[in-house]
Amino acid sequence: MADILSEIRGKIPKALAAFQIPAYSEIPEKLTNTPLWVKISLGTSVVTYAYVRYKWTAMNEWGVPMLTPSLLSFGTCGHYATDNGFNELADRELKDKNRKTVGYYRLTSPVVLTIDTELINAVFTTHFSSFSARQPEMGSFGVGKDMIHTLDILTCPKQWKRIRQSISPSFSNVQLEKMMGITKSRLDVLCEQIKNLNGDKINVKGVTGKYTMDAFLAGAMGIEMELDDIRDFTKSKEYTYFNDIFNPGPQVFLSVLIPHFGDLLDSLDIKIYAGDAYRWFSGYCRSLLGVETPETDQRNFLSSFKKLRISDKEAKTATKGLTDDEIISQIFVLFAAGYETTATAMQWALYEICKNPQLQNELYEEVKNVEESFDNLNAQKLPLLCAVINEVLRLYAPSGVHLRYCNEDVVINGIPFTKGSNVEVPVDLLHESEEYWGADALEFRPARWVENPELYKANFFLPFGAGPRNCVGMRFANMQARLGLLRILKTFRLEFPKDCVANAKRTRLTTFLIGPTEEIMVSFLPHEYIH
Ligand code: HEM
Repeated sequence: MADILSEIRGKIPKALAAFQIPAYSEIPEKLTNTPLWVKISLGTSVVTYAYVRYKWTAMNEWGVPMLTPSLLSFGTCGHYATDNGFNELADRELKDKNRKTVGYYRLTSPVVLTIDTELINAVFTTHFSSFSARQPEMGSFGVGKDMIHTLDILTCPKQWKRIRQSISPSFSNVQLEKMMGITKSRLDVLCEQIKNLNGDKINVKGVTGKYTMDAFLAGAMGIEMELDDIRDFTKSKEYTYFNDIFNPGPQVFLSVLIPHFGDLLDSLDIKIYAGDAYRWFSGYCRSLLGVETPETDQRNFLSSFKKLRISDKEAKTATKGLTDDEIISQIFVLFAAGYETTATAMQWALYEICKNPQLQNELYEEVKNVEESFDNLNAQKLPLLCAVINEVLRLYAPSGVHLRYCNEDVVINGIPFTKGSNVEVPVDLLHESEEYWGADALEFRPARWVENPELYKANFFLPFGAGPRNCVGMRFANMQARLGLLRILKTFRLEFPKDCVANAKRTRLTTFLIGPTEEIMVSFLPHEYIH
């Protein structure tokens, strides 16, 4: 006991350790007469303060440079609450100070922020079993208990592995090729709707968003978005529901700040945001689960997941298979993770192409005679198109931070990570580092991928994350983006409207997704009318 006390004392700041409890007679009368509730509050505050200060010594011996935590910013949490806050922190503390790693406290949890590729590789891949989750258990964050099994938030390694192994085959080449048929037919509809605009300008995210959402809903669930006019996309219920879920407001942070708050909400069946979206989505999935589907049904994800159905009891020991609740959660996360990310990447690709007429001409020459078959959607057949997509994923990475949560004490590259600590990778900084990318790191230059076809394998290019828990939808996203851009560029010439100053910049939102600083408006002019 004495050892423990002296060890704790050693870690408590000097001023606090020197504090002596005064004799009762020395306490001023005013204080002894204070109401009990004030004494309890004061006492609790002092103990909490001492506890927090103690927790803030956890990384003292880790050998990484540290940020000084403060009570006002909950350790160092301010950057989570402001747009671009995370990037500003990374720039200030890593780039400007010319270092690759720094430590700070998220409330009282240790965080190592790093762009050190050796450390990233060790944490994400070599020591995956010690870092197999992204965050501690937080339930569904208050969106609704049907969503507690989504692959991205699962913390139990066994359940994650079973689900990941079960759904991965749905992203095989054979399955993706099957799904391409549906995607192509939704592209037919999309291009007709764009033609109906007669060259009028449109927000480009409205086009790419409509495409990725429609193709996903049709391919995965058999829902076809019915829109007469593509401009109505942002008024559609599917779009509105998605936005409700992804712009939850500050209440979502309650699950992050209060341990087990999310679990509590789920067990009481309380939803703190996007209730309508939740009911629509889970109601639709549940109804589809109850319907027999023929073998030929092409609703790919749902029908292949249904073939893997197991009971809750079987799930306790099985290494493959999905319970009904898990199926619903997976369809939800595939929709959520797949729609916005791919639409965002395509939006920036069209923006950069439109900005550079020479690039657009070269791309048109490349794509105009390429058939839309699965075998053609690769860098051998479409080198420049694939290069543009890679360059977009580098400079406009749809997901801005990679997270890992440590589930057991482990020493990696000399850092003694403790259970409950975290690793965060600021993707924009990693993708813009001159050390990794050269002096033209900030320049949008697709040619770098053509000059070096192996570059996409570099451990400093991580748009889809890294290791066994990387993006399960990577190949699906590439298929959708390549096919979508191939069709759009074959069919239309893109131009900015005359009244539009093309000066949009990337801004990183608090959700870690990116948005443009201003709407990107584009006119789509059919080649058949130009030539
Ligand atoms: C350009 C498009 C996309 C980008 C940039 C992207 C990026 C990412 C990233 C960075 C992660 C975290 C990886 C990590 O922590 O190491 C992730 C996870 C995930 N993504 Fe994607 N993604 C994209 C498209 C998709 C699509 C189309 C789907 C599904 C249809 C999808 C489904 C998922 C899922 C389910 C996870 C969680 C995986 C797990 O925890 O095992 N993503 N994605």
